[in-house]
Amino acid sequence: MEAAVAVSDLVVERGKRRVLHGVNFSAPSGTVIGLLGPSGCGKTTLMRCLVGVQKIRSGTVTVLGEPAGSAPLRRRVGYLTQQPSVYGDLTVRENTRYFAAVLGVGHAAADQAIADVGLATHADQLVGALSGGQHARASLACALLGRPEVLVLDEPTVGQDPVLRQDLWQQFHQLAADGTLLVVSSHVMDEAGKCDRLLLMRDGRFVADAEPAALRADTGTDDLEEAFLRIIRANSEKTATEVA
Ligand SMILES: Nc1ncnc2c1ncn2[C@@H]1O[C@H](COP(=O)(O)OP(=O)(O)OP(=O)(O)O)[C@@H](O)[C@H]1O
Repeated sequence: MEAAVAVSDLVVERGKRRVLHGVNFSAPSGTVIGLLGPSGCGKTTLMRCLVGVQKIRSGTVTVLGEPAGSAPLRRRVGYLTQQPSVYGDLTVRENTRYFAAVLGVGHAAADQAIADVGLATHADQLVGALSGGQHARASLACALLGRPEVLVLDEPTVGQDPVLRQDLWQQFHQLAADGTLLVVSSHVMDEAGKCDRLLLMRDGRFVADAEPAALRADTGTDDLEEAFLRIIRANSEKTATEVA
């Protein structure tokens, strides 16, 4: 099966620093990939590469068989950034209808996206007057428009209460069941277990690429946060042995 995304030997420099050091991974459609790791490890940078908005030093990033960011992908890839990406002086409905028009999808799709993120009761409220979590969901509604085949979601559940987080995760799984590839970043480890596969990043490199169950088995702990720490410790010891 052709990979929905394929990243090969990806090197990125930002400012004068190398922030991705030759990253490789590929993923098929219909999966939820969790991108986890500490703040500053390179998650957003990798996501920007998938969407094609990041200058890369070397390597290749292919999405749905096309170079990342190329014109044919514009309607096929959805991106939720960490920064608000909707207009504060428009209502939720006006925002989604505006982006729906840009994508060439109708009002029904806009209303559906609002309902999908649980904002139907706030559809006619100005985005600037929403709470932080509601604001983030308005951005998510716009990313969902047009049912993209690849959805890149940078911290989509930040600021959401547990009930909403659960609803959003249910939706992510439904989208995957319908064939979407979702790449979801988080530094909340309790969300890691909800992903089909985890990419654990540290300092611009993957330190693990496994299903949650395999990660638990390999590290001998049920707690994914502890599993991550054990992998980091094992890697540090390996590096120390190699240097010695
Ligand atoms: N505009 C920029 N110019 C220069 N360096 C940057 C820029 N944006 C990010 N960086 C650096 O690139 C590295 C990776 O940042 P990135 O935003 O990808 O991390 P992250 O894992 O997404 O972090 P967080 O979880 O805090 O969002 C960091 O060292 C960061 O300081």
